[in-house]
Amino acid sequence: MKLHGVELMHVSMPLVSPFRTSFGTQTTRDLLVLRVVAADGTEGWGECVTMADPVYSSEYVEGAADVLRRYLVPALAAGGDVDASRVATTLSRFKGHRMAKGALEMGVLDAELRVEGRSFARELGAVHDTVPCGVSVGIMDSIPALLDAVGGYLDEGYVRIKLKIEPGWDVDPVREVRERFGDDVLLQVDANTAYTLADARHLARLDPFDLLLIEQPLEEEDILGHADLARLIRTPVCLDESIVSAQSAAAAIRLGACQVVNIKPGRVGGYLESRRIHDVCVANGVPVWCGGMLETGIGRAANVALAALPGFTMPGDTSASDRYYRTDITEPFVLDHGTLPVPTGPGIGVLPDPDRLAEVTTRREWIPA
Ligand SMILES: CSCC[C@@H](NC(=O)CCC(=O)O)C(=O)O
Ligand SMILES: [Mg+2]
Repeated sequence: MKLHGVELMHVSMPLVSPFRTSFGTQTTRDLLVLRVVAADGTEGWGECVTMADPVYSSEYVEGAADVLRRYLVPALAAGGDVDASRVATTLSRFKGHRMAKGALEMGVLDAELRVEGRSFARELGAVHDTVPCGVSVGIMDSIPALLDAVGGYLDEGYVRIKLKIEPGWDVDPVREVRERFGDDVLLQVDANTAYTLADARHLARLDPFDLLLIEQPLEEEDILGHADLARLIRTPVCLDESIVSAQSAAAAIRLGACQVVNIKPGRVGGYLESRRIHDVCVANGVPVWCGGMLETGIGRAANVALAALPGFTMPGDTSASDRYYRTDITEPFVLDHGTLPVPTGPGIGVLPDPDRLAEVTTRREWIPA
């Protein structure tokens, strides 16, 4: 398709409650929504999941807007006809910026599929019509507050609980959740790189609680450290921040650094690379699940389609819209007996509500092709 231009919308969405992780507390989600416009007027939607500050990864909202404006959109426009399967190659001369690249590829792919009348689910190879949903629970001010939150999510029907942990908030909350809700609840933890290999003996104290996994205990570049840790604890190690491509997934698996992989389309440069990572993991017998970046309904729709691929055998952080937002910018995703429906419409299968999008848009910028 011929590119006419890309509109960047800086979106700021208040969270229904503060979300605390080992790297900070969020009360608002600032992100970029992309409207990719083809010369024939076709539109495609993408979501850039960078955070406001470079604290989850090196990317951040203003940086993503800058690299899209100065490098990525011009490069795509200069390449003549744009084809979603070629976006990553066209942009490969620019290093990193995977969330910005992934958002642009997503918008191009959405536009293409809307014209073809094909859904993301069909394009990616989904085999399910619904996906089971887990939920991510932040670090809380107290154990009672945590138990209330977990109990509420279980009552809503979530099939898996993920607890954020950090030094000083790990073994006790896990033990208390186990004692209150029993051994049958699917339970996992996410450290967001908060520990070092020196904490191995301490992390082994989580072994008796039969966790599904411990997510990204060490810093993202410490692949060998995760391989060493995996030999020192029984809880399966899952990588998130460390896995940025199919190549890095293959290396981590070969080195024994992970037994499970969290696939986040933004972190790895898009949904097409996500499918490649899925294929590498399936070929190696490594289960995957779909991670989350507090996406609006735009990214959530695409994530649910991805989570319906055959290798996604563990519940992901594909929660309902109201886990984070009082009002989503698309029709809300509503949990139904612990599952979300896979969108079947063309492209991502959803559209933002123009009025709602306008309400939460703080800045718009048109980048002409
Ligand atoms: C602001 S924290 C974003 C990254 C975090 N994401 C979640 O915990 C799930 C968020 C979601 O439900 O979208 C992770 O490291 O997995
Ligand atoms: Mg994580």
